[in-house]
Amino acid sequence: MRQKVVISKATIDRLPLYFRTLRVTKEEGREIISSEELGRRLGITPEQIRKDLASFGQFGKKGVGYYVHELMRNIGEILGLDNNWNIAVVGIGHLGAALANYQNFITLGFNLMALFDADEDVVGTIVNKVKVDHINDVNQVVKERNIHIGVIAVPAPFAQEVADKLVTAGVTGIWNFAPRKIVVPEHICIVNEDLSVGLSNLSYHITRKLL
Ligand SMILES: NC(=O)c1ccc[n+]([C@@H]2O[C@H](COP(=O)([O-])OP(=O)(O)OC[C@H]3O[C@@H](n4cnc5c(N)ncnc54)[C@H](O)[C@@H]3O)[C@@H](O)[C@H]2O)c1
Repeated sequence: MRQKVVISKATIDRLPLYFRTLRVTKEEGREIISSEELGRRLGITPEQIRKDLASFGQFGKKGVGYYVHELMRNIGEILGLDNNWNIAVVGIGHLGAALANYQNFITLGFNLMALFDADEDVVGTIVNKVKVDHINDVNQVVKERNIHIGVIAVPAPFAQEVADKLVTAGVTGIWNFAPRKIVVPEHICIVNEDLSVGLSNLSYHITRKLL
């Protein structure tokens, strides 16, 4: 029986950073990059980069470096970015509208396919060329537009009921921004996002620098 390799969350969290830096490198017209240079650009040690990548297989050539295009393709496959994911945002307030307007999702292969809100003043408006539907229509719209990922940007008290609706409608992944623990069935993937974690992290490092 094949053994399941457990990859740490920290390693998985670094992969999108590698991917982004490789994309910039590719745009600069470079074909090869060393782990040293990748590390310099990211503030990560080359040893860490080699170790992270080695968890997934053999990449790059000793003494040469990584072929930028190839490594981007490999990391993209690991992250599932070679799929085209259809996403829907629920709660088109301050955060939801900002997420819906974020153009970079498309370059990563995420297609903004639907928007939902419960407020009649918001329903029917257009954000980033997508019409906002009423949350009561989530079942039909998710099925019709083959939505895979639901983004929750509603106030915390409504987050669980919105998650339940998205799951019933058929999404397989939830990106939750509401500061509330959401319970989902085991077959659903959920990632909770909290920008204050990054800010607190920054505060920690500034404080230590000032000591
Ligand atoms: N994770 C983070 O770092 C982070 C950052 C900012 C905001 N947030 C969270 O994101 C959420 C949205 O914040 P905001 O500032 O955009 O709020 P907002 O009040 O501007 O927008 C919320 C929107 O959700 C809609 N809504 C409410 N109940 C709904 C329901 N049951 N179904 C569909 N839509 C519904 C409202 O009509 C409104 O348009 C909050 O939970 C907030 O705490 C998280």
